[in-house]
Amino acid sequence: MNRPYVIIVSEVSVDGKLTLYRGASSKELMTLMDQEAYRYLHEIRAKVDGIMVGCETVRTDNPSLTVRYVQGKNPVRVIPCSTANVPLDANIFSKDAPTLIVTTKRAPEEKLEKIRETGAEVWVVGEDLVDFDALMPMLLERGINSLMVEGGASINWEFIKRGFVDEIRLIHLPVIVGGENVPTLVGGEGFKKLRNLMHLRLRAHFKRGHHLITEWEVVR
Ligand SMILES: NC(=O)C1=CN([C@@H]2O[C@H](COP(=O)(O)OP(=O)(O)OC[C@H]3O[C@@H](n4cnc5c(N)ncnc54)[C@H](OP(=O)(O)O)[C@@H]3O)[C@@H](O)[C@H]2O)C=CC1
Ligand SMILES: Nc1nc(O)c(N)c(N[C@@H]2O[C@H](COP(=O)(O)O)[C@@H](O)[C@H]2O)n1
Repeated sequence: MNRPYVIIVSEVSVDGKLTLYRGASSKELMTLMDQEAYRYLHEIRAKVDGIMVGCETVRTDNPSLTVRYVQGKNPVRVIPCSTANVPLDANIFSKDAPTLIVTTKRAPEEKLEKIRETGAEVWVVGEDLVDFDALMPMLLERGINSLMVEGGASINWEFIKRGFVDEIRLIHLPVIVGGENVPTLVGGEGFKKLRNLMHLRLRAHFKRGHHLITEWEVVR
């Protein structure tokens, strides 16, 4: 598959959670990250061409997805959003970085027009849900050779189930969140069968500030 190099980067609790409860912004958990961990996250952002979060994360976290904490260029923000149901005053529409909203034929044209007026690009890729198989070569064509996927759980699954992931880098929080329906690193329907699991090789583990960082390579 002709696609960018993909790195999933997330902050996870010891019990693998991405946030405090379903629907909660992960920014509360982020307050437990120290400056060194933020610098680690932003160092990666500064190195990639594109950065992606799912639309639910935009609605929940209102992330900026820009490079701060270190010097570096802002990556292109790529937001898959099937019906373009994203607030027009969201931080992702700031002028700090280019933004690409990837939507489907279900999105109302008048909303797409309003999004274009913010200066964001709009691509229609797919009928019902964003077609990631078609999107990958298009991102490469647009010069996005490396893509950082920062969640959430559903988008992480979309990449993992298709085998479109090269690395997973985790910032570990020394806390237990608990809760049986709290989003974890990977959501979706799951592999269910032993023979289908994604296998990883631990490439590095180290501390950044008070945080354990683990870096995993996907084993083909
Ligand atoms: N700790 C961390 O590092 C991070 C935590 N989070 C947390 O994760 C949670 C959000 O995760 P989650 O709820 O899984 O949502 P996601 O952020 O993964 O977004 C999922 C949404 O993406 C849209 N989408 C577009 N195309 C597709 C497709 N082909 N397949 C599936 N979805 C598609 C859908 O919204 P639509 O129907 O509008 O198209 C879908 O509901 C939040 O609580 C957030 O705070 C998020 C990022 C990082
Ligand atoms: N909570 C959290 N931890 C991480 O390690 C992450 N990679 C993310 N990713 C996304 O980044 C948003 C915060 O980015 P800004 O500071 O707004 O630029 C966060 O809300 C997640 O959407 N999150």
